[in-house]
Amino acid sequence: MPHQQRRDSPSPVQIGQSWPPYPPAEETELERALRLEEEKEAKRVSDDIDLALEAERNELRKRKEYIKVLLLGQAESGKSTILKQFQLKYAPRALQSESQAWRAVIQLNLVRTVNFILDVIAGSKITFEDRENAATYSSPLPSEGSSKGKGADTLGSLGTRLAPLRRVEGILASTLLADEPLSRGSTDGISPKNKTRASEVSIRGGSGWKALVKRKDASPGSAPDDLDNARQLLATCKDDIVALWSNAQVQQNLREQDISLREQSGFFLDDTRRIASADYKPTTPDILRARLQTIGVEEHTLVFEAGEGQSAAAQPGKTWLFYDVGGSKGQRAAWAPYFDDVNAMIFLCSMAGFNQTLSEDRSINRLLDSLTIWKTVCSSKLLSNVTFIMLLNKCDLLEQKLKAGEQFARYVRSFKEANDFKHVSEYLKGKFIAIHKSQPARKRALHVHLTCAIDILVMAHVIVRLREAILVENLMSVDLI
Ligand SMILES: Nc1nc2c(ncn2[C@@H]2O[C@H](COP(=O)(O)OP(=O)(O)OP(=O)(O)O)[C@@H](O)[C@H]2O)c(=O)[nH]1
Ligand SMILES: [Mg+2]
Repeated sequence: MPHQQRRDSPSPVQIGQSWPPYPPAEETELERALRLEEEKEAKRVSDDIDLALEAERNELRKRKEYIKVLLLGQAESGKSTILKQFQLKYAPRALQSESQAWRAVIQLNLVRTVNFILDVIAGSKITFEDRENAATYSSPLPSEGSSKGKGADTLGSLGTRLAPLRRVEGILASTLLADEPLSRGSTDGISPKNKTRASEVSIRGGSGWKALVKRKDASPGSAPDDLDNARQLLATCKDDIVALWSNAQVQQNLREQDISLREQSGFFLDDTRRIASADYKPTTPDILRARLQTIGVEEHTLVFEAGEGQSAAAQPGKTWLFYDVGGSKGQRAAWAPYFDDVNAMIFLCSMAGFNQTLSEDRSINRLLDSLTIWKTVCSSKLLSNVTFIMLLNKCDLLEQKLKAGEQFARYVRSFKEANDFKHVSEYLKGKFIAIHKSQPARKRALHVHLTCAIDILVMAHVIVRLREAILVENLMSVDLI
């Protein structure tokens, strides 16, 4: 048997023109085997590239058929909450399947608020000794732990027993944030004395955090991991959290520093017993109230589901794409690239922002900031042909503030009407409509709604109307409406 197999040399003109290339002259068996292996691998890579390109072409084709909705507005105006309301109305099963992910966010909201209170106490003038001696708290419900059940707790001992919540915060945050560094929000670096709110829980758009939490969450029967341990730890702390929150010294301290935690997003301290339990399952209102700051742009696919309460007009199987942007000042540069490829834009303004400043810039009034962004959005040529929707949100908080005696005219000098919800909301609506009318695309229809994005019943009707407006104006599947 010849050791080497020889082949005829190819003519020069054929080299490099055919695939697979002609074998070189004087090729040994071994070289041939290696060459064939390399050719096989090169073919596999080439086929993979073809498949990826085909998938990309299909995706682009599909995207052209999707309705695309851009959610705009300053931070905490309620954009992500409106997206949840769309899911609740048209893809409730998908929202339900995200419940575990929201559980981690809600528990993190709770734990960060507790740790914030501990920071406030640590930074206040009360010394540890004062806390031990003066701030005695009689617990109405004695805790189950070893040092508890004596009927009397001090802030000092509560602080010591709640110290493990720092670790719980770290574990819950790393569950959400994958490999990203732990985000502690814009208040970091400020001494606890100057802080007025707990750090934000933030997530980067496109990080796939929901799927990540689902994966990390222990599947039934598997060995307990860090997350399970953190949840157990939280459950054992729940009586102490309740004790801390109902402590008169803590309340006075917060009041003295002008900190109103109940007014802040992601406030869950009134529901501690339920939320800190080991078997806690988030309710829909919990999910709507959860606070998760969006960073960058989160692209969300909503596939309309068939089911109870959904008529054929809901078009089961249809897909809409939502672009949910981060609203803080540093995030706004990322908005523009999305302007030229959307069918509808939903702008949110928190009406309760009239007496607040931006978290990221304390010199800017929130209402003024909203009006400024609105003007920019209205004047954008790229958006001149898209459906324009304006949601004047947080009706509930506006009403509460006005009823509590906060004077709207103190912040908006041109307002001369009665200081009640009806007059203030009409004034704001008029302002936003006037700005829209003053821009070149003034003929574009503008749909304005007063909303409370966490109200399930009322929002169900609003969401139906928004969807109809978007469909009608984009002349898509009009026959199905
Ligand atoms: N009381 C009340 N809370 C609301 C309302 N709308 C939204 N929220 C809450 O306000 C907080 C902020 O809402 P988000 O939807 O996260 O705000 P966002 O506009 O997405 O904010 P960024 O992601 O930072 O741009 C959340 O905790 C919501 O539950 C409302 O109408 N009333
Ligand atoms: Mg958001």
